[in-house]
Amino acid sequence: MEVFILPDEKAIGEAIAARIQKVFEANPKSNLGVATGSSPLSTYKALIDLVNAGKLSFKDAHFFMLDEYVGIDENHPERYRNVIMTEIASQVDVDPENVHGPNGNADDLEKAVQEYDNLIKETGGVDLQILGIGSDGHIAFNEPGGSLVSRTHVGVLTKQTREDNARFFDGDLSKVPTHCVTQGLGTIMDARELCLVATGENKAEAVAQLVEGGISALWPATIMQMHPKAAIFIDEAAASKLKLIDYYREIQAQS
Ligand SMILES: N[C@@H]1[C@@H](O)[C@H](O)[C@@H](COP(=O)(O)O)O[C@@H]1O
Repeated sequence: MEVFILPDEKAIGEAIAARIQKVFEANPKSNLGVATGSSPLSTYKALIDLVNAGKLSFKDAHFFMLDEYVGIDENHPERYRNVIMTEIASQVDVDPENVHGPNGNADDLEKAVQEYDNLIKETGGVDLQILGIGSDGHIAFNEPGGSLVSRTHVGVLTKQTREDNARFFDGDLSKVPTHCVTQGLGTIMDARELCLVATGENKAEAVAQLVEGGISALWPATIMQMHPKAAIFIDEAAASKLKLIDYYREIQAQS
């Protein structure tokens, strides 16, 4: 796994946006995997700047979301579809019809998650997936203890994740949904390239496990060690528990 330790969120956003630009230069019909949370926001800002400058276009792209809450009001600002529309999709030239996500409000959730997994495959797969990481090492909403090869599925959120996300629901834990629909780790691993962002000290343990820990359902993100093209973009605080940090810096200096 490539490790890039960068000074701040702006530098991280620009580095990932540059990778995405390369992917779209090679094939303008690429598919981008988008994530929610605060981690990808600087990447979205950098992408919007590139599109506005005429250096990147998503007009032939499909966007695939990672996950969604179950049963959240369609107009709730924290509904992940609304977050993705606000933070990136509505500010670039992607066709809103080409912004896809698992439907957490479907009558038949089991059918909906399978259809979503199939849709990703039928559309050619995800070329580059942007990822954040939870403080407990989850990616998308794949919580600890789950299958490392799962497909898109209905999941139960842990108390820790609900507490972490309560800040988006007036700090009120009782307002945070209890269930989610999420791409599985197997689905995420099918993406041709993974770029994960983590900043801040509360991600340091999850980052250390992700890069240097044993592959384990306890830290779901560790499955990324098995991906042939995975990179993580982190700040000094998130890097602070890495044992081989000097080595990563050396490699980075030579790249
Ligand atoms: N489902 C999302 C994840 O995709 C995201 O990675 C995580 C971290 O969010 P943040 O980047 O705000 O720390 O939050 C949620 O749980």
